[in-house]
Amino acid sequence: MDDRVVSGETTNFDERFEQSLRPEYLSQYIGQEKVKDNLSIFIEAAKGRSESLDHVLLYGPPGLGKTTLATVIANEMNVNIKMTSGPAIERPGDLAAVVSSLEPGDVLFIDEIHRLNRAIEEVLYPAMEDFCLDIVVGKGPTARSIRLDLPPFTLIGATTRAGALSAPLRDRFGVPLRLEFYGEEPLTEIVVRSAVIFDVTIDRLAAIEIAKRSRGTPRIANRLLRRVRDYAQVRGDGSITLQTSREALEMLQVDSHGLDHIDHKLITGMIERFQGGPVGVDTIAASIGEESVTIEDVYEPYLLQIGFIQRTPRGRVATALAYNHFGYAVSDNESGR
Ligand SMILES: Nc1ncnc2c1ncn2[C@@H]1O[C@H](COP(=O)(O)OP(=O)(O)OP(=O)(O)O)[C@@H](O)[C@H]1O
Ligand SMILES: [Mg+2]
Repeated sequence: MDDRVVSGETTNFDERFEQSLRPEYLSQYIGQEKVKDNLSIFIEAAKGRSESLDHVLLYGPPGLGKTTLATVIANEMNVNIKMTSGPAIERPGDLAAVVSSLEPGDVLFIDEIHRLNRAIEEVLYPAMEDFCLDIVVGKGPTARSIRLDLPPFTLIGATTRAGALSAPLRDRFGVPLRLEFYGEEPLTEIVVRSAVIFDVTIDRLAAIEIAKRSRGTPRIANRLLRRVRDYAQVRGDGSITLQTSREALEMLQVDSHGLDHIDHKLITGMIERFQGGPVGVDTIAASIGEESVTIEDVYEPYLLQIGFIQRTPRGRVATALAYNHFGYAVSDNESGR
């Protein structure tokens, strides 16, 4: 699935570039105005009181800038950031090792925080609330619990599935922030900014074209830009025009809505085999050979956002927009959606 050019998920190849493209401060972080407004107030207030920032939960689909925002927050607070992830913390000792290395005010970033196991969560609660760790040392009759005081720190958790977080954990984040898909304008700005960093000239219209096909996702916009840049270099004079960007995107088989063969398979499958639905997500998953969670986390959010599918209590439904886009008559569907 990761050979998809429009997948929001990261690849090793992306990571080589992402570091250089990451904004460092809020002023360089494009879009997400509501999130930035909220954050800048909390950051200023915390700094004014010389306190650590409240714990922050960042959630939203892959590639929207959660990791980037975590580093931006640490930079704005002028503190260090330690990065780890839910699956990397297997035992309470692993957590103790990271938190005990924190300096006052530091940010601890836990990516994929929904994948923390319960035992670790239990240790995390007092760390978040009272900045202390209760850990058990020794085994059997000599086992005892020792309390470790921690400096005040900010936990930033990131997840693509806020719903999978346990309620007690979710409640301990003072600042839950949901990242939204980006509109065409901020995405165009991101493309232009990245082109400057890549040192390639790009026409405004070409940047808009790339933005339109990026599924509201900066990671995809940057990836498409790199592919278009290659095309422009080999087939043109290196600068990116509307025409070269269109040709390159055609070649990559990314359509005008940023949809590719997998979206095509998913939606035409719903239309042809299930009369447009309602059909359960597990059934859709089985029919295209994907896992249900991948559909829910990766493919579906954007299709819901652009109104191609709808969620109903009885399952997913393909809408008239989807029928039209893929060239089906809406009247093919008896319920006339
Ligand atoms: N607001 C933004 N302005 C400019 N560039 C951005 C912005 N948000 C994200 N990016 C770019 O998109 C890339 C992906 O962002 P990031 O890695 O932070 O996403 P993520 O939400 O953490 O994804 P995942 O869920 O896969 O961890 C970054 O390299 C960054 O360059
Ligand atoms: Mg990330």
